[in-house]
Amino acid sequence: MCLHSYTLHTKINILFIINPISGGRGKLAIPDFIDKYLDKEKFNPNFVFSEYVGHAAELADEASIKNFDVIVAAGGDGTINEVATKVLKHNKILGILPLGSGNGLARFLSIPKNLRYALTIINSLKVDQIDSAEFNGKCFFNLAGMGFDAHLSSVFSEDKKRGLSGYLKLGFQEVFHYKAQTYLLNIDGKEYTRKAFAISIANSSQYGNDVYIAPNASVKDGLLDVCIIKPFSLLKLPVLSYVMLRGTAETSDMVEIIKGKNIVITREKEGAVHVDGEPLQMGKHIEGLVKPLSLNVIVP
Ligand SMILES: Nc1ncnc2c1ncn2[C@@H]1O[C@H](COP(=O)(O)OP(=O)(O)OP(=O)(O)O)[C@@H](O)[C@H]1O
Repeated sequence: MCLHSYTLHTKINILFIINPISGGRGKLAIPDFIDKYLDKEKFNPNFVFSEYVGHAAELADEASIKNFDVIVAAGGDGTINEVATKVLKHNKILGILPLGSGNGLARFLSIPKNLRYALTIINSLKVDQIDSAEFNGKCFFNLAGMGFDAHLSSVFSEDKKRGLSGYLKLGFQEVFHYKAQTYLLNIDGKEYTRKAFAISIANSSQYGNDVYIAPNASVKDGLLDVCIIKPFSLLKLPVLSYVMLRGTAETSDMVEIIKGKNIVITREKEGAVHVDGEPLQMGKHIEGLVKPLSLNVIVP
């Protein structure tokens, strides 16, 4: 493990990229709040709001090329994905202010939703390295997946309402119509054929909101957890929800988890996938891999 606490001679340029729509709450007051609690002996703060999908990535890329050493994703896992992809590319340092709906990676890293506490973590500037991963060349840091998860992300992205309640409502509507597919998986050279309701490739352990799909996954182990949710009768939906909330999916007969580094999945047809909850379209053939301890991130 490589954990640094930086000793400073000059102030660090830090950029906060704030997603105004993540988590479904207004963010206009956020820059003033950050300015009040950020350690200005250490940091020289700048703020910018993302204006559209992909804008946070453009802003982070630009900031990395300019003189910013720390770039903070103020939003959920989708915002972290955009910012961290560029932080990784330029070998800068990622900060996280969890302002999303689910905040899966922030929860895994024990970064609290309470902004004031989250800022004390940024002020402490303890930097650790975590694994990142790729799905057909697209970076992800928390979870990627296909099947029902991906279908739901795709429908949710077109819905006007954000936040947890909107997501759950849509989930209940969609689960009644969704049909399981057959997947051919190759995990580190070993082949498996599985019919699945959803397949998640987990770098961290949870979707967000403490819903654990891969309770034993770690962003420090150099492995991905391939989580196969088997087809199930809707009568068993409460059982599946229960095991995920209890963090016991590994022991449930509804979920199979296989750990690996290189994952190739061939599915019945092309269509929706998600990377960190954001929907994308990909072909039938998907390749996943892990890049051990590749991302610098500020941790508690
Ligand atoms: N100004 C904007 N208008 C519309 N969409 C935006 C804007 N800025 C960023 N986005 C997009 O908002 C999406 C959702 O962001 P994010 O994932 O951070 O929030 P969330 O879905 O509420 O949280 P979580 O992923 O933790 O559940 C991302 O795809 C991002 O590209």
